[in-house]
Amino acid sequence: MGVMIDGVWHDRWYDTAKTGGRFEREASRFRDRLATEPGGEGLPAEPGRYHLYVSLACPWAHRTLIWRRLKRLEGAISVSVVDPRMGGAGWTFGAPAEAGDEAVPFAGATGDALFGNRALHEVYARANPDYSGRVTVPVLWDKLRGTIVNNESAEIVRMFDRAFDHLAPKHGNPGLILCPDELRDEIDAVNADVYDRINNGVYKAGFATTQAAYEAAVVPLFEALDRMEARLADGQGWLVGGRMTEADLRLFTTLVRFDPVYHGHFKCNLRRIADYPMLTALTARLLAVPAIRETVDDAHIRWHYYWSHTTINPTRVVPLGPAEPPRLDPSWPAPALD
Ligand SMILES: N[C@@H](CCC(=O)N[C@@H](CS)C(=O)NCC(=O)O)C(=O)O
Repeated sequence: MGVMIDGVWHDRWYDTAKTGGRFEREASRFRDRLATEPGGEGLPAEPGRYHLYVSLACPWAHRTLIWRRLKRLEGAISVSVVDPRMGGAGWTFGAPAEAGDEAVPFAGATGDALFGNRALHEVYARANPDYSGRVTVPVLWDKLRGTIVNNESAEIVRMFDRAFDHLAPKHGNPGLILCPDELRDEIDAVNADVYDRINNGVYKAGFATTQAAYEAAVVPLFEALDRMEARLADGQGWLVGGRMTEADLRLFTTLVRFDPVYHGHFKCNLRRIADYPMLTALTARLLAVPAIRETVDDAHIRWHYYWSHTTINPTRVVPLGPAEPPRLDPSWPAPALD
């Protein structure tokens, strides 16, 4: 875990001393856009031109992998997967030095397919040799210009929702728009609540270094989960518009990590997702879609958090539970995918 200052990597944990023990997430720095229609404003959506750097453990990067599958972009956008164990060099493409005798490649990690770099911070340095800021996944890389287009998952998935659709049926899936115009305001409102109190709320609870900061995160987190549970209980089982949208998928990447990791490691233990029937049904229903299930990697998820955050778990022992995956309620129909 670390940060880049003027293009140089520094191994350092988040500094919560200056914020009263609170974890404050830094805003993403690369914010260019792909045009969401041919000739529109932004970089052209060309197959083969863009590359994703992701971690299978990371809930934010996970969003981009789900969109890549559901929007049928596998042939258009290549991917490199980092090792889930994040040590002093940050995200790396092989086993981190601290893995010692266990320094074997982690199944599912790919290496840096573009440059053969050892660490993700080298990719950021290629994009901007003077870069200062955190080195995070996901990264959308432009092979043509040799730089990062965007490293903010919320923006990347909005681009993927439409940018390649003019290339269908080879690439793109115009039949499945995850943020349709008529639902956008409601999706944005749900996303804002889910982002602050749930997606980022688990991190605020887990990385808090004072009791007050922890409680100020964990109570609103469960209030928001209660709100989402109530929202799903309208007979349709989706958050917005009676159909699967961006809002469900953005909640999903946190739900699927919650009982295995956030409940224990981040002390988000007022309840489990298994205690919420509707949130469990949503998770199971999405996991039943092969294109979504195949983006979920339990080993990367568990190993990343429990191994990497030694301020929270100094032994690096990775727990095995929970034993049961979320149960599918057969009465819920599968989402329409095109
Ligand atoms: N706002 C960003 C957040 C990305 C992010 O924080 N990713 C985490 C992994 S879950 C990361 O790379 N952290 C490394 C660090 O903060 O040093 C997004 O949604 O894309």
